[in-house]
Amino acid sequence: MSSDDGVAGRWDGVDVHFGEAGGRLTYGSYLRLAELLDQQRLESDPPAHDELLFITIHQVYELWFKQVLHELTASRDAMLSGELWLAEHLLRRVHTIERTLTQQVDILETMTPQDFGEFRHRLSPASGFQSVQFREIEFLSGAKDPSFVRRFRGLTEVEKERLGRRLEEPTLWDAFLVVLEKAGFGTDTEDSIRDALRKVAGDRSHYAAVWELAEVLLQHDELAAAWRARHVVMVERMIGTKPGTGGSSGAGYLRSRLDLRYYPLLWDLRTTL
Ligand code: HEM
Ligand SMILES: N[C@@H](CC(=O)c1ccccc1NC=O)C(=O)O
Repeated sequence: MSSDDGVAGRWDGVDVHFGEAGGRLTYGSYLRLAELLDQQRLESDPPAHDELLFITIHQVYELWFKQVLHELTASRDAMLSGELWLAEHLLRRVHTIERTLTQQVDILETMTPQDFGEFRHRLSPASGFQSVQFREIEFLSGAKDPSFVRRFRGLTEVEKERLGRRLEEPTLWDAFLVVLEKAGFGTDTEDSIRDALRKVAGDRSHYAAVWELAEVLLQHDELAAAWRARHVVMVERMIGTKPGTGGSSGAGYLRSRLDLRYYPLLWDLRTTL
């Protein structure tokens, strides 16, 4: 038997090939590929060539949003339980996903406005505005805004429940305040938090883990801002100043969201350093 004939070894007296031990799990069954690859259904008829790209990009975004929520939730919980190294580790993973999400815009921008125009009229009133996981990430990060839940059209009960839960539970910022408290700082007023941040920044060898956490939170905030900026420029390239399919003014609405920051006190701190 040569080593490259595909036989991994013998099991119960029978030659077993790579990936066939027991003959149960396969690549496709493990990853549910039959289901996954059957979820790209075009609205255009006859099919517009670029609509598959448009659907694929959005589905990939939602898969990564799911992963980001998984990591941010665990990072928040790690801060609450005092495992600061784990909270930092998971946030660093989130950063790399967020960079990938912004870079994905390059792929969508290979679509021209004319080609988008072939199926755009079919999409209304659907819009990215209705992405529940996107809003969950904002809420969990610290930007809770119940008015988004009221403005959502066509939410399922399950989605309403998920957003409601995110509005109730502690945010990453709430968890960071618990970290500051455990480090001996008061956090009752905004001024006391500002004071705590200045002390942490001024004695990094003593507060190393807390300072690093503040930095990875700020990085998460910066990467979210970078996505918003990239998205609005892509929108201007695709539809100019047309109103959005979701019913907003379009680029004007998106520009009004560019100043959103999850952790304004971490940004203000810079001015005092
Ligand atoms: C051709 C590409 C795209 C165009 C022209 C576009 C356009 C728009 C417009 C006009 C809005 C404002 C809401 C409305 O429709 O009235 C919006 C919101 C949004 N879009 Fe897109 N979009 C594009 C691609 C994407 C992609 C790939 C994603 C990734 C998930 C995305 C996610 C979002 C989100 C999350 C919002 C809500 C933003 C907020 O409320 O701050 N969009 N988009
Ligand atoms: N709002 C976009 C359409 C769009 O991009 C879209 C439509 C349906 C589902 C997701 C979308 N992506 C982001 O808004 C537009 O006005 O052209």
